[in-house]
Amino acid sequence: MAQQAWNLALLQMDIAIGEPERNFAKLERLLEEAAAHEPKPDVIMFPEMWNTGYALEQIQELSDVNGERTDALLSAFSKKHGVLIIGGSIAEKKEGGVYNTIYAYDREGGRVADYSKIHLFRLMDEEKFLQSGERVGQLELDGVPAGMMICYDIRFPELTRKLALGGAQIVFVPAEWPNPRLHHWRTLLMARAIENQMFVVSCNRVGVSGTTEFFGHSMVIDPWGEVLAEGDESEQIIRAQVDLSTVAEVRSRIPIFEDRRPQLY
Ligand SMILES: O=C(O)CCC(=O)C(=O)O
Repeated sequence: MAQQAWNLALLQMDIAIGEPERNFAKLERLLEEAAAHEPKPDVIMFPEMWNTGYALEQIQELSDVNGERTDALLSAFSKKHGVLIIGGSIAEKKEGGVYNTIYAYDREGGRVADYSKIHLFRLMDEEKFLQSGERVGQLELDGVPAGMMICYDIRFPELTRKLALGGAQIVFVPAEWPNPRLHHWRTLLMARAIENQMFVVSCNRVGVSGTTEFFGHSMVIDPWGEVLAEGDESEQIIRAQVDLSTVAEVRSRIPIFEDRRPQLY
């Protein structure tokens, strides 16, 4: 039977642009810190493109070839600590180019899913340097149907709805969402949670990269739209517990999935 409650740990970290060595070292330190905490986390996640930041001009040289280095680290860590991992996203080099990809792990170190960002963000020139993924990020963790999206993806309500219709009860969103669009970030994440009656869990980076500032405000939002936890603008680990039975409770209280009329729209 699927576990009903999870302790979450969101590693809201700064990222050194173009410096994978420093970013790997920092992530390893934060992972150990998160795992040492009581109660132990069931799920750990971290931000978008944590290995390189937006070093797009050098992304061919800096990205992780076939994600091998990332996979070795995250697989071993999830096995050692018996923890589920939503591995932020990395710049991942594959045949055909560089992708912005999340790797997800079960508690035994098995990679259960990956998802490459399908909406590339033209305001940051992503489409000039990255390839877009071609499928949605549906997965199961501990037997719980879940979903993954990345940053800009939250502007596309159809994508979250598709994950919800596919059964997702919780959606994970690694991001590098910059200033000054904090109200977009908070509003869109809350709307995705309320309209799909699911948990939305986001992990944004902090710090400054060139002229771009990142404000953190990683969030855990329940299916009623309540914010269970929210980061400030500093590097920190944000913790929250989610009770997954809330999804069924909210969906039976206001049965939008029964009342929707897709034949009309
Ligand atoms: O949609 C936005 O305002 C920010 C998106 C973004 O920064 C990204 O997808 O990397």
